[in-house]
Order: sequence, then C-alpha cells, then structure tokens
Amino acid sequence: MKVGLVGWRGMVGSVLMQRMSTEKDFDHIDPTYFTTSSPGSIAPHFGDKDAGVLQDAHSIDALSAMDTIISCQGGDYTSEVFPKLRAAGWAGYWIDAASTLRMEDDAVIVLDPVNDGLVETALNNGVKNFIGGNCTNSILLMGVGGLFKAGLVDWVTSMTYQAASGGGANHMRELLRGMGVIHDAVTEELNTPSSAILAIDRKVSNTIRNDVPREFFGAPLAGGLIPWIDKQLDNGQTKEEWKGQAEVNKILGTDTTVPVDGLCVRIGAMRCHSLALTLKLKKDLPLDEIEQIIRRGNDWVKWVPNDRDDTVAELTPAAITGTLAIGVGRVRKLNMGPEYISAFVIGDQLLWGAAEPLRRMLRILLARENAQTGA
Ligand SMILES: NC(=O)C1=CN([C@@H]2O[C@H](COP(=O)(O)OP(=O)(O)OC[C@H]3O[C@@H](n4cnc5c(N)ncnc54)[C@H](OP(=O)(O)O)[C@@H]3O)[C@@H](O)[C@H]2O)C=CC1
Ligand SMILES: N[C@@H](CC(=O)OP(=O)(O)O)C(=O)O
Repeated sequence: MKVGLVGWRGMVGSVLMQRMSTEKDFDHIDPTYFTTSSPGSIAPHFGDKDAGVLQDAHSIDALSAMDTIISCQGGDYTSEVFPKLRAAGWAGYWIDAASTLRMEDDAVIVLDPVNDGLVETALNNGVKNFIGGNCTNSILLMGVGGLFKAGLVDWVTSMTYQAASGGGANHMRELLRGMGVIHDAVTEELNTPSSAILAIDRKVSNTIRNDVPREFFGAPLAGGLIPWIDKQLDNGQTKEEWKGQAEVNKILGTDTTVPVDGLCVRIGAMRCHSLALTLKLKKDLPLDEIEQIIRRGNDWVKWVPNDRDDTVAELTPAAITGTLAIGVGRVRKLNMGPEYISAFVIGDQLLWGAAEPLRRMLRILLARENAQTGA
C-alpha cells in the first residue's frame, strides 16, 4: 500500500512515527513523506526504508498517487488540501488527526477498541475518511467504554484536567519556562531552610501574576490552571466541552443521544489528560460487577483499586505518561444514590488521544487489503 505521511515531524506526527516504528508498520507499507516547508529534502528513514525525497504536501498530483494518506499536519492543512484532492477525483483513504472532518456525514471517528464494528460497517459501505477523535473523548471511552457499550450509561459529567501538550509543542515549552521562572524567583529562599514560607509564597504569587510567560496559553499555567480550552460558543460551553457529547455519541453510533457534559480545565501536566467523571447508571449494580464491565472494555484498561496507596502510585501522570495504559480508578458509589458512581480516568493524550487510533486504522486497512488479495 502506498501511504503518504503528512505532518510526520510535528509533535503528534513524531509520536505516530515512533509507534509505527515500534509496531513495525513500515514493514507493510511503501511510505512517501510530504512537507509543507522543504520539498526536495531527504526523507526520513523510518523502518529502515529509503523513501527518497520529501514531496510537496500541497501537490495534488503527488498526493493523488497515494492509496492512503495520514495527516497530522493540522486543521488548516486539511481544510485547504482535502477538498481539492477529492475534487480531483482521488478515491484513497484519508486518515487524519485534525478535527476538521470529524462531524462530517461521510467521516467516521476512529477508535477501534471501542467502535471496530462501526469502522467495519463504514468500510463495507465505502466510507473513505477516518478521523481520530478529540483526545479527551478518546481517553474517556478507552477508560469506561465498557459501561457505554453495555448500554448502562444514562448520562455522564466529565470534569477534565488537560495537559499542556493538547495545545502543541510551544505550549509545553511555555509551561516549562514558567516553572523555571517561578523557581528562579525563590531559589535562594528554598536553599535556606529557615526562610519564611509566607514570604516565599508572596514572591511566587507576584511572579505568577507578572513574570510567568503567557504568550501561548493566554494566562499563566505554571503554578496554576486555566478553566477554559478552545473557542467560546454562544451557549456558554467551550468548543472542547461541546465536542464531548457530539463526538462520544458519534464514536459509539448511539441511536439516542447519551448526554455528556462538563468543564474542561488546562493544568500543568505535560501530556496526560485526566477526567473526573460522575456517571449516572441506568441501574444499581454492585461495584464488583461495574469493575468487571470496565475491565472488559478493552485490553488497555489499567484498573486501579480505590485505595490510597494504589491510587497515588498508579493513577497519576507520572505513572501513565508514555504508556498506552488507560488508568481507571476512584470508582465508588456517590452520595446522590446507588446508580451514581465516580471514576477517574487518565491517559497519554499523544498516544490514545492522537497517534494510536491513526496507526491502528492503517492496520485495519492493511488487514482488509491482505484479506482481499489473499496475501
Ligand atoms: N497536539 C495534540 O494534542 C493534538 C493534535 N491534533 C491535531 O494534530 C495537528 C498537529 O498537531 P501538532 O503535532 O501538535 O503540531 P505541530 O505544530 O507540532 O506540527 C505541525 C507541523 O508544523 C510544521 N513545523 C514547523 N516547525 C516545526 C518544528 N520546529 N518542528 C516540527 N514541525 C514543525 C511541520 O510541518 P512541515 O514538516 O510541513 O514543515 C509539522 O508537521 C493539530 O493541528 C491537530 O489538528 C489532534 C489531537 C491531539
Ligand atoms: N483541544 C485538545 C487537543 C486537540 O488537538 O483537540 P482536537 O483534536 O479536538 O482539536 C486540547 O487542547 O487538549
């Protein structure tokens, strides 16, 4: 299969290349690398394959030669190039990390451990556009998808704690610079055990207000949080919050909309998104049964018992970052009634939240191609 890779050197694209190398995906494809900035330069050698030189990511002719294109280049690129490519008659598979096409009727939001049936049906029906979901929603469903698939969820509120990486590489750098600025302001006092903590705190507060950089986030993130992610909508939701219900229901292919809503908050984690959930179940189930349903959701659920030691050791960004595990813990019955449960879900937003569903979609296409050719 001739596979065009656009956006391979960006943050999401780099994680995708790492995962494709680890999983030996390159053994099964004939890769061509595209660039918006340096066509003609030497292409990278992922999977030890010589791919010649970088092709122009705006060349409809060059793109049209591909059977499948995977783009991590971003929404502006998709908006500009995708319609031209289809208008030129290209009938290949388009796999994309950007949100641009997600809610289109002729596109499926791909998260195969949760919606492989829907993906299969779409392929059989000739659908060609497969788009990765919003990171928060993919992590939510990788965590508690078992409950949704069992038809047990009446509604869910999702209060999120989202990492800097969701904004991109510059946002991660800004967070780290901010941490450094704060530390620099009180280094001397920190090295003096007798210094007064309230004096340190006063200096830190002033530094956060005045000196922590905010060019990319628009507010100081280091030492704080920002309870707003993405654009403002007329109904008071942020765009990130709006995506919750829209995407979760589309991923699941629900006939009746399951309400999903909550507040999305940016915090000073690097690349792990977390969600504190309140789920109203359709019936009162014992906790051990709920645990089994969640565990059976998919192979990546890492169940964390609701006790202190396990939670602080296993249900944190420090434990989850860089792994494909989706931590699910703090599951207990809430005071509101026996059908109300809490859950805390955490995952690496560059893996399941961005790159992993894309490479798995490629694998699904390769498996179909092999089945058709008898290879
Ligand atoms: N960040 C996230 O968490 C998520 C992002 N997405 C989607 O993925 C898209 C890409 O996001 P992300 O990977 O963060 O974007 P990046 O900004 O990291 O990369 C996008 C492109 O920028 C160009 N670029 C310019 N300067 C550099 C540089 N110094 N290093 C690397 N690339 C550079 C590259 O294009 P070229 O090689 O052509 O110059 C690259 O492909 C987003 O727009 C979004 O639609 C989806 C889910 C999550
Ligand atoms: N908006 C997400 C990251 C992202 O890229 O989302 P989307 O793929 O829906 O645009 C965040 O900031 O954490």
